[in-house]
Amino acid sequence: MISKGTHKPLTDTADKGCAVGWCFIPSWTRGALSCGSDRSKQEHDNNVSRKRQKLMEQSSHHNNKLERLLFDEIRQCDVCGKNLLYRPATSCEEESIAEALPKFIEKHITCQSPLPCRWCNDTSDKNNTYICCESMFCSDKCRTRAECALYDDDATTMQANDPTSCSRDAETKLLMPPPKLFFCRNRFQERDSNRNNDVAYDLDLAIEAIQSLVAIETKLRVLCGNNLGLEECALMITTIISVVSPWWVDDFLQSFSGDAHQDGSAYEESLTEELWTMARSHWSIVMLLQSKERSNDTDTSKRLFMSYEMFCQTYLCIKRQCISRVALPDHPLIQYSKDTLLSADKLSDIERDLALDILEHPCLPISRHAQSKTSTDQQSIIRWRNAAHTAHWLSNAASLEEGKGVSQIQSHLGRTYFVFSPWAYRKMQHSCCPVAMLDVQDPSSPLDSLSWMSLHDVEEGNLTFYSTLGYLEGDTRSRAVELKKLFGSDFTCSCTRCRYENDNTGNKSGTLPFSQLQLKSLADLAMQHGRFADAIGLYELILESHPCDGNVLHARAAAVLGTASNSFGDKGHCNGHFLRAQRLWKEAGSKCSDHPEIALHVDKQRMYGTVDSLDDEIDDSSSSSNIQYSTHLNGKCFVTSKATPLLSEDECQLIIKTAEEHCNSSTGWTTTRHYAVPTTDIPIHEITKLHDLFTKKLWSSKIRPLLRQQLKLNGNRQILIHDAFVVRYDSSKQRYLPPHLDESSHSFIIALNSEFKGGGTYIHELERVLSPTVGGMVSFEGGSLLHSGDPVVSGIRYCIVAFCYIDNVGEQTAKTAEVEKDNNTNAPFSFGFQFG
Ligand SMILES: O=C(O)CCC(=O)C(=O)O
Ligand SMILES: [Fe+2]
Repeated sequence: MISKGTHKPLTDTADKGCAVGWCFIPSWTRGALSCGSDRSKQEHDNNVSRKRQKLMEQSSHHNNKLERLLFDEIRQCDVCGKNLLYRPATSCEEESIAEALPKFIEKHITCQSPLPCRWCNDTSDKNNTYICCESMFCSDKCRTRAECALYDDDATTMQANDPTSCSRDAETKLLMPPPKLFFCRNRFQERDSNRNNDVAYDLDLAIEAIQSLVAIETKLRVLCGNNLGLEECALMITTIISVVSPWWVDDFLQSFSGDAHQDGSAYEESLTEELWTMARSHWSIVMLLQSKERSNDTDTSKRLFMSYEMFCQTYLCIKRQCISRVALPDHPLIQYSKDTLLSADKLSDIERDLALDILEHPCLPISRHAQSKTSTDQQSIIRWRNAAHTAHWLSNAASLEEGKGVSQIQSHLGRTYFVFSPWAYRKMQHSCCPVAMLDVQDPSSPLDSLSWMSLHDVEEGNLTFYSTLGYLEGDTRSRAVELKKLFGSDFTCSCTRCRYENDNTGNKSGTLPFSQLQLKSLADLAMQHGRFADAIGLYELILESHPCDGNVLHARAAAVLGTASNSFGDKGHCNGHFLRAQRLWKEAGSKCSDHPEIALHVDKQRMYGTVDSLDDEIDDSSSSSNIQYSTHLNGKCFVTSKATPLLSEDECQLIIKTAEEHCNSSTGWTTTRHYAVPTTDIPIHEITKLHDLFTKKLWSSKIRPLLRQQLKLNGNRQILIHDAFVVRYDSSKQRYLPPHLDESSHSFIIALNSEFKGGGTYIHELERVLSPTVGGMVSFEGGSLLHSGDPVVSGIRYCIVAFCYIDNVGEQTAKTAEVEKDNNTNAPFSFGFQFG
C-alpha cells in the first residue's frame, strides 16, 4: 500500500551500476492466452462495435483516422501477446488531429516498423504485414552469428559480457547479445515463403510447437493457480531452447559441474515430472525434440532430450543458474496514464476521453464513476477523477485490495520480464541481502536500458550479489526452504543476512564478524521490508560501537516511528512508540545537531510541543469543544459544520498570503517532501510568521480539543502532530493527489479558500468527497482510510494538512516503552514480527 510517508526508500540514494549484456525472455507467457481466447476476442469485438457506434452517434470532432487507429488497428500478437499495430500496405499519412495519442501508441504500444535486425541493424525487410515483437533477425546467418557471439568461448567476449568485470560507475554499455527467442507467427510465415530446405526451421512444425507451448502454458496456469513462476518459465525456455538450438543444451549440460538431478526436492521432482509429461503429450514438440532431421549433425543423442533424466537435468540447470526476474517496467498504458492523462497541458479533453476509452479495453475491467449529467464542471471533475483513479489502479493494482478486477488488470498488464544469461548467472551468487537488482530504466526499450542498480552502499568491488528469490521478507527458515527448491536440498545460503540471522552465539557485541556497513545494509533492508524490530536491533548494535553516527541515530528513530504506525490498532494508541521515536530524535539532536534530518525533527518537536510539553497535565476540560460536526463511517471520519468554522475567512486569507509570501521569498513550494505521494506544499514549522497562529490559536485551543472530543480521548492519551503543511492544488499544475494512506494514525485537513472548482478530500470507503466550508475541517483515520485529493478543474485550492498520532503520555507509558526496548534488544532476532 502506498503511504504518504516522509521517509525515502533506501534505493533512492543508490548508485547506478553498469549495464551488462542480457537476453530478454519476452513476456509472452502472459497475455497471449487470455487475450487470444475466443471469449476475450468476442468481448473485444463487441466492445469495438459498441464504441464505434457511440462515437459515430456522438460527434463530428473525432477524426476517422484516429478512430480507426484506436479501434481497428490495435491487435495483439497471437503468440507473444504484445499489442501490435496492423498497417495496411499503403502506409498511414501523418495523423494531424490528436497528435499526442497516436504518436504515443506508435512509439510505445507498437513496435517500430520495420524492426531492425538485432544483429546487423538492417531495416530493409519491408514486407512485414504485422509489426511485431522484439527479438528478430533478418536472416538465419545473423541469428547464428548472434548466438555464436553469445556462447563463444573466446576470452575477450567472455570478458566483455562478464558483469563481475565491470567497474561500478563505468558506463560500459555493451552490445546486447541478441535475444534467443523469436516467436512471432508471422515471422515464421515469412520465413516459410523464403525458406530453403532448412529442416531446423520447419515452419509448420514450429508453429505447431508454439501452439503446443501455449497449450502447455494453459495447463501450467491451471496447475499453478495462474501464478507462473520461474519453474514454468524454465520449462518454456528449456523446451524452446531445445527447439531452436538443441546443440546448446548439450553444451550447457557439459559445462554444469553440479549434479542437478540428484538435488531435486520432492516438490521439484514432481513438478519436473509433470512438466515432462506435458511436454511429451504434445506431439509436435516431441517430434521437434526427437526428430532425427533437425540438424546436419547425425549424432542426435548428443543434442536432443531423449529421456526424462536429460530433460530434468537441463531444466534444473537452467532454472537454477540462468533465469532471473527483472524489476518490472511499467506497461505502456500505465506509463501513458502517468505521463499524459494526469497532466493538464498535454492532452485536450477529447484526447483524454479517447484515452480513457482505450483504458476501457476489455483487458482493463475498471469500474468507473458514473458521469453526472448535472453540469459540465461536474462532468469534468468526474472525468479527471476517473483518470486519476484509473492511473492509480493501473500502477498500484497489486498493492490495493480495493477495486474489483484489479488483480486481473495487473495480470494483463504486469510485464514479468525475465533475463536469461548463462554466463553471468553462473558467476553470480545468491544473497538474501542483495547488493544489486536488475532494473529496466526505459520501459519503451527494456532490452537496451537493462542495467544493474545497487540497492545500498556496498564495499568496493562487491557488486556480485543479487537475489534469486522474488520474496525476501520471509524469515530465515522460509527462505531456506525456497532456496532449497531452487538450488537443491543441500544448498545452504551463506549470505551476510543468513549468517547474521543464524548466528545465535551472541556476536551482537564485542568483536563483530560483520562490518558496520554490512550491519547497516541488513538494517536498511529490514527497514525496507517493514521489519522494524529487526531494523531497530541492528541499528542499536551499530550504535554500540558508533554512538554518534547521525544516519544511524536518525534511522533508528525512523524505525521506531514505523513501529508506531504499525502498532496503532485496537488499543487506540501507539503504545508509546511515537513518543519513543520523538525522544530518540531529541537525544540524537543533542549528539548530532547539524544532521539535517535530525535537525528537522527537533524543529518540528519544538514547534508542535511533541516532547517537552508532554509531561504537562492534560486538562480534560480542554476535551470539550463547541464546534459542531458530522460523523461518518462509524467515527472514522468527521466534517465540521458550516455554522462553526475553526478559522475565520480573514484568518484563512492571512495564512494563504503568508504561505505565498514565504514561498516567493524562499525556494518556493516544495514538491518532493513526501516521497510516495507528494503534495505541492510548504511545512508550517518553516513559516515562522504562522507559528503563533497555528500552535496557539488553532492547534492548542481549537483543533486538539475538537479531536479529543471526536476521538473520545481521555486520561493519558494525547494526540500529537507529526507533520503539518499548507498545500496548494492548481488546475494547471498539481491538480489532485492520488489514492493513498498517510503516515499518521489520524489526519486533519482545514479548508482555506473556495475560489476553485473540484477539490476536496475523496474518501474511497464513502465513495464521496468531503469538503468543509472555508475554515472548516475534515478529520479521519489517515493511516488506514484510503483517500485522495479530488481533482481541481479550475482555480487554486489551499488547505492545511496535518498528520497526527495518538499516544499514551506519562510515566507509565515511558516505562513500558523502556521495558519493550530492553526486551527487544535482548530478544533473539525477531524475524519480521512487529513488537508491541
Ligand atoms: O487534498 C486533500 O483533501 C487530501 C490531502 C491529503 O490527503 C494529504 O495531503 O495527505
Ligand atoms: Fe493524505
